[in-house]
Amino acid sequence: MILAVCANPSVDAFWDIDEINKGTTNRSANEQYFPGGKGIHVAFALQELNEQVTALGVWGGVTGRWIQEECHKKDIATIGPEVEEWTRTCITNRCDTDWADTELLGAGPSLTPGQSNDFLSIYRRALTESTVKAVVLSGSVPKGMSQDIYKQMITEARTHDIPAYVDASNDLLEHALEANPFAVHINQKEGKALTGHNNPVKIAKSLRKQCHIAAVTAGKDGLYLAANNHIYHGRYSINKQDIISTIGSGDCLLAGLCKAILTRDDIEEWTKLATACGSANCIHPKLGMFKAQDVNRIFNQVRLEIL
Ligand SMILES: O=P(O)(O)OC[C@@]1(O)O[C@H](CO)[C@@H](O)[C@@H]1O
Repeated sequence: MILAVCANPSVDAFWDIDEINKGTTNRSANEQYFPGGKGIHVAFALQELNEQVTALGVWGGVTGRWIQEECHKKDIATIGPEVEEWTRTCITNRCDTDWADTELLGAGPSLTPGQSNDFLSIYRRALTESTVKAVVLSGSVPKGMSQDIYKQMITEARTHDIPAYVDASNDLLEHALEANPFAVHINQKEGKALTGHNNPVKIAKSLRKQCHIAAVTAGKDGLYLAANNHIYHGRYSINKQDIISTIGSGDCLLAGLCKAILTRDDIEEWTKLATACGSANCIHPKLGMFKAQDVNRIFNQVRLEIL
């Protein structure tokens, strides 16, 4: 089983708004709601790739229960503390012409020290009681949870010889890197904040010093994967009009990378599968989801370069 950790899940609301103006009423033409939060996307993506997944989260009130139910419908088991304060909502607006999604992110519930400890205890139990092939730690954490929680979780996973994959930013990421995780995915913007470099190759090389596999995504320019002593660049072009949303693409890419590393030996194939999963998400109408058949089709069309 793969443990997809989503401490701060979210109901992702997709609002169709052409324009937002301050100080006036803005109405959406349509809206749709999806189970979200980075780790939930990872869980759905891994399940679509035929992996058995458990999602560990903090589940808050009505919205938290709804996300758990959506996971169960897909045979994704859920574990983690249930709290009263509702799981957050994150709103994505299609409000610009160049399809660069704009997000309004909720903060999530505030946890007591007891609830935070419960989360960690449930994690530790999962590592000892189940056969966990990998843990994937994604996204922000609710208020009250320590910013070094991923560092603690990576260290814990290592004692069981379980590789940890991380996708985080700011303090969470910096602390996580202190524990030298197995693999890390960040986007170019997060990479610039972390390393001071804008060039994805430089970011990947710098990140690689603190992890085994460093994946840096640069939007349309694709994936730069640092592994061994090389940079593998995977790229797939999608027509602008075919892109529905890029929300969740980084999560799907990380899920693809995890699946590839667990099932294949060839780094070129890891790069192609990860790129294909991230790209397939952009053309799927459900946020943070893709169809395995799209992944298979795109896989053969990914352009690969070794730098
Ligand atoms: O606040 P976080 O956890 O960093 O990011 C949350 C989020 O932007 O990430 C996902 C897309 O990757 C969305 O489901 C969600 O809205």
